[in-house]
Amino acid sequence: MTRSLEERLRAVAQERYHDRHPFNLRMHAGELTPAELRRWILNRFHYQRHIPVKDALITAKLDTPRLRRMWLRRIQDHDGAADGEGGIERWLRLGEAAGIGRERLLTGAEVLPGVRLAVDGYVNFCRLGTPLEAVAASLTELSAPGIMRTRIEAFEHHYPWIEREGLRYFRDRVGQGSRDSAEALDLVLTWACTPEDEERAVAALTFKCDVLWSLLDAVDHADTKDTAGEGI
Ligand SMILES: O=C(O)c1cc(C(=O)O)c2c(n1)C(=O)C(=O)c1cc(C(=O)O)[nH]c1-2
Repeated sequence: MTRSLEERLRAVAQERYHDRHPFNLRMHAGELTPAELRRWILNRFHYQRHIPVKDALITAKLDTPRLRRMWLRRIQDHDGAADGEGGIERWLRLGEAAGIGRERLLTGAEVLPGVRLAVDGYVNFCRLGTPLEAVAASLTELSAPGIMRTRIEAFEHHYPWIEREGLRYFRDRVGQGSRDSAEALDLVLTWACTPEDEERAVAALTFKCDVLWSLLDAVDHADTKDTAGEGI
């Protein structure tokens, strides 16, 4: 029996998700050094700050007020409604809770080349792709709430030197990720009308899994240098 598009998308989002990446496995098992964890926080900030940029590119492709409102909310989740609010601010606070000054995150000077390429790849994919492909690529979020829960537990248990308040970002993403992925899945299933559309949706999600995987490859393989004694 052929599998439905929803089953295929859920299988990709599960089987190719970065929760199986060796770096995440080490993170969840409590095996990362403080320097490695700080390197991840610093490099992942590059991904976080580009999410609203790619969501703005997607919003520009949507042709009804209802759809644009839906996507604008994602931008606001990250950028907040005012200074000092939103996901990007919460990620900066995560950095501070782990001993990284916000200036170091904001300059981006220490972002690894492979991370820049992975993030550019995702932003450009959404810039150049169809709405179906761009929205399908966001469906890694089907698996994001699970990894957030695992991460919160791992941080609380294994990395007590990170102040608890810094984990707010992950807590808020559990609900946001569930809502975002349900909305995106609904759109993809509505828009994918032909077998070719279905293949493009699956390929887009596969590509996005590869983006997240390559980002972690870069972080995993970087030399740990204790820059300025701050542990990156
Ligand atoms: O930490 C993670 O493992 C993780 C994964 C993903 C994802 O699966 O794409 C996102 C996030 N976090 C995240 O914080 C986030 O805001 C986000 C937005 C998107 C997207 O593609 O629109 N994915 C993710």
